[in-house]
Amino acid sequence: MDRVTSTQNAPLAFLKGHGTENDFVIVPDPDNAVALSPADVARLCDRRAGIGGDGVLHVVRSAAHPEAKDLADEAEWFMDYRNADGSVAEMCGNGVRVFARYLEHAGHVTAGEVAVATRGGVKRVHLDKDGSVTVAMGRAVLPEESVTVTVDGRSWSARNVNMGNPHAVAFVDSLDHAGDLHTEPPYAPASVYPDGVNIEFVADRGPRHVAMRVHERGAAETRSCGTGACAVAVATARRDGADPAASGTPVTYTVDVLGGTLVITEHPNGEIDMTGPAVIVAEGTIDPSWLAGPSS
Ligand SMILES: N[C@@H](CCC[C@H](N)C(=O)O)C(=O)O
Repeated sequence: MDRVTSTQNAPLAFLKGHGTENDFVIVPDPDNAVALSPADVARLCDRRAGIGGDGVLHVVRSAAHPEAKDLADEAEWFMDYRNADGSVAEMCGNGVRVFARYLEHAGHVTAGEVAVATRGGVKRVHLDKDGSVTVAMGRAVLPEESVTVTVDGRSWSARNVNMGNPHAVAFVDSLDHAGDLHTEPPYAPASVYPDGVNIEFVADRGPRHVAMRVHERGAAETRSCGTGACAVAVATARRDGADPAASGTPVTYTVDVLGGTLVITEHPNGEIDMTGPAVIVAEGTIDPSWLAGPSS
């Protein structure tokens, strides 16, 4: 099948969903027939002139996408994730829960296990009957070096954590110290993060319980970040002297985000499970003349 730009098409189906208020425009496109340009993505995610979202979940069969066709035997569906600014990301933890919820909503899978291909590898997702969704997120990589995060003239030493995508985790006394992240974006060194970075600010709430704010690469401050919550849980565990690989005991942290709560468990083999909600809130069609039209 020839691929066409979204702007040449008949009305384009979309849904809107969120996980702990990290919200997404979902574009079902099983045959990968729609070439969503970065400008199209930014337009869809525009909260005033578009639908609004922190990113786009482009839903494509793995066999139909050049970046995922080698994973088609393991995972029928590929999450082609785009940030709100149109950039591509390796993984989105909240997004993959919402992606699985969409597959269930569309009748492509039933409650239970579903494998989803991402640029960060295949993720196994469990859709629970109670409405929660658990994702096997894989292992965190924690390079030894610490990095410095700066925002509005204040600096903190931060932990570099890779969850398939890059994170810098800074511990702060109060989440307010991160300031207004929309007007004063935080900075972490490009020498460590040449492709940009997601930056988390973390404050303690109690035993194995923290709260975080996040400034996402490609989306500014969002109300939640699943990969970020995993990075935060692992960085906090190491700070607290908890290492499941050494103790042989799983470690669980509750991570409060602005849009809800995520529960993160790191197992002795390093594998990380993340549990949280995933909700479909609306569906409709996009007017192709709007998508093709002038930007204002
Ligand atoms: N919100 C996501 C992360 C989305 C990608 C991120 N902005 C990046 O560029 O790495 C999550 O829930 O993990």
